[in-house]
Amino acid sequence: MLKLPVEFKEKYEKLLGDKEATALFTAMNEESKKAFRINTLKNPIKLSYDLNKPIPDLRDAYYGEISGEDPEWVSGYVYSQDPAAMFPAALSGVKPGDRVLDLCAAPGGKTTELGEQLENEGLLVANEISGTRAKALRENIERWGISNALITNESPEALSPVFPGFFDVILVDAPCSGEGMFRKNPEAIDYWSQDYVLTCQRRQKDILNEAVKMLKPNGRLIYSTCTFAPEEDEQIVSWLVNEHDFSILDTGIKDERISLGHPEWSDNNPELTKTLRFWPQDGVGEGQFAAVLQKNGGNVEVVTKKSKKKKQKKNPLRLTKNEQELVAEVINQFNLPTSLSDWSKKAMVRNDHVFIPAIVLPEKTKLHIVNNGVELGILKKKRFEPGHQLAEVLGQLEQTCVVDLATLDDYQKYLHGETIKVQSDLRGFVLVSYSQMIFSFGKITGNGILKNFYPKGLRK
Ligand SMILES: C[S@@+](CC[C@H](N)C(=O)[O-])C[C@H]1O[C@@H](n2cnc3c(N)ncnc32)[C@H](O)[C@@H]1O
Repeated sequence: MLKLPVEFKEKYEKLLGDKEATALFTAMNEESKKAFRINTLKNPIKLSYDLNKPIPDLRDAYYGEISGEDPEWVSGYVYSQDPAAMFPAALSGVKPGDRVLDLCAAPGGKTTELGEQLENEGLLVANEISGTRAKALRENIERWGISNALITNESPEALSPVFPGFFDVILVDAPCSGEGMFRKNPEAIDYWSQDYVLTCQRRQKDILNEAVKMLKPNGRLIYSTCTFAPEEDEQIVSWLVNEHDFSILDTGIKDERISLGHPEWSDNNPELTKTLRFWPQDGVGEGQFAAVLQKNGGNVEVVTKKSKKKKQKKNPLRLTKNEQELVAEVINQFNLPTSLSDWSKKAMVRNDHVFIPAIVLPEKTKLHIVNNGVELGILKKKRFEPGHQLAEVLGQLEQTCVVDLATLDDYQKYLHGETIKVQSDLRGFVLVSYSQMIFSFGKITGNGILKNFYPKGLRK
């Protein structure tokens, strides 16, 4: 039995009435719902999971439990996520080519969905304030095969001067009091107090004040939390409407299991019924709140200066001809997705690392960048070694230069960092897959030994 604070129980009895509050407290003591999403960026193959329980209103999302040990997970085919938490990114309306910011992104559940919607076109800035969490964010973005993400480890205050009025869509999945996660993470109950709820509200406003500066006129803001607290949900949305001139948009979701926002828990603005509330007793998943808003930009006529044809700036970190040849020798053996097809024009080299940036930032920009675009690999004296992220990106297409590990034992040994004897006529760098799911590079030597290139930091 969860030990819910008395003040918490009294609060929701007052807000919901005794019957609904009892239903909430009962559901909070039941098992949480497990679910996963399938990555539509990857080369489609038949997965081993039961797909008979699709989550209504979502695409490629299913109830069911998966494990971080599964080959599907290791190779970025699936992501385990609370079903209710899948909704905010699904509602974002992102289109390929948009400029999108996920401001509180780690570990990346919503970022990976936004990346899918962009289909590797446009820009995805994924920011996380915590250094350790930013590392997990990077791993998930890489595994997902996203090639157009700039990953930053910054405070919203440091980010906003770099991107004024820049984004079409911003997702703020705000740090919150986490009431909706109590049954999944009971330790969050220890932090709870009404004062803590108000501290979270202040932090949410601070974060949103910065987010607003980075949004284009008429840009869309998706705001979500995993708490039931009206102070952090409807009241924040009302504040955005009143202080920052936003309109609340219809989400288009009509599902009896998904409740609507409560105007009476805020300033009685009837538009708040366009926001969504997920309660555990309604059976979708954990507690979640989601709102889609649009910044009212008016019909501002954007005065564009008659621009002299801008001279294309020379790429200052361009590869030399010799370096290009070394890279080409390795990567031209693979089937390259469109995002990499003209890699030789876009590639840059810094400290021997060759990458295709998601965005070229001015040299003077001082941001803590965790990764920018796709790391193709590293130049070492007279050779080029392809990088792990490239393997995950190449996993989007069917490949021929690939060795499929024959047994589960070989696969587990490879994940552990061991070399494997393989039956293949291929030599040199190859992609490595298991059950047709590409998850790494390897290098086959003359005597058929597959040298291990699975990154040390990911080995199991
Ligand atoms: C709810 S979690 C994000 C979950 C993530 N969107 C996902 O779907 O996987 C909120 C994140 O906000 C970050 N955060 C905490 N304080 C912050 C602040 N002041 N500004 C920005 N982000 C903050 C936390 O480190 C945490 O990773």
